[in-house]
Amino acid sequence: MSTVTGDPAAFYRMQIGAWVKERVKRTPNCLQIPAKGLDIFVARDFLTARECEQVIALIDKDRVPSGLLSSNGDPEFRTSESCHLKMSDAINVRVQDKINALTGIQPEHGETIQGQRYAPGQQFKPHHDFFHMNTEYWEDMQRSGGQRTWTAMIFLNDVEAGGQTWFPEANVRVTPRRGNLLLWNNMDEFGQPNHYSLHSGMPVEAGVKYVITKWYRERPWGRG
Ligand SMILES: O=C(O)CCC(=O)C(=O)O
Ligand SMILES: [Fe+2]
Repeated sequence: MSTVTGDPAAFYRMQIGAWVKERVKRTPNCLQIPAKGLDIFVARDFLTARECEQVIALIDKDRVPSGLLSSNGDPEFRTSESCHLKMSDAINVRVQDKINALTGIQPEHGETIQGQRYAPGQQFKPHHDFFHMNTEYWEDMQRSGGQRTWTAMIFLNDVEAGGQTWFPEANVRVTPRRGNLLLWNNMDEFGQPNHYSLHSGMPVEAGVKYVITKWYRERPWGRG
């Protein structure tokens, strides 16, 4: 593939990929995880135990069965529960501000944080966080801020068994540890969807798993 600089959207995605990567590399406590074809980092103890507990309590208050942008006919594809964490709760604002400060991405490009809970047996099968073009939802996503670039995800608790986040193409498997943040770029160096970013939340085998995710868009989120 050749580098496209005449397409402003692709240029932004290329730039934000390189820029965030350089920023996070210089951040203490952030480690780049060796991975095939994927820029992925872990920040250990990103949240305190108390912050994790507070967010877990809010997820438990509002959780409902997780949705999918488009059904692929597999009822087992995403079996967790989710919720949009409300910005009327101070802890959510605090956590979101911390993530924005880490990535340095314009805060208005970020979707608000989502909470997720997996009970034993629940999972999120291999998927991409970037949007697939030529889908029914693509037009809507274009209107709400366009393509997703970086994903930040925080493990809010240790899981007794299972529940790893697995990137089968990049050959990375991350065990949930309370307070640890994972950050990866869903775009490649050309600003195009990166298929090495394929990942899954593996089935929880024992215990419960709580995470929050934050996705960044190529344009301000929620507007045209
Ligand atoms: O729970 C996980 O480990 C992965 C979650 C995920 O991929 C997502 O929410 O998009
Ligand atoms: Fe995902």
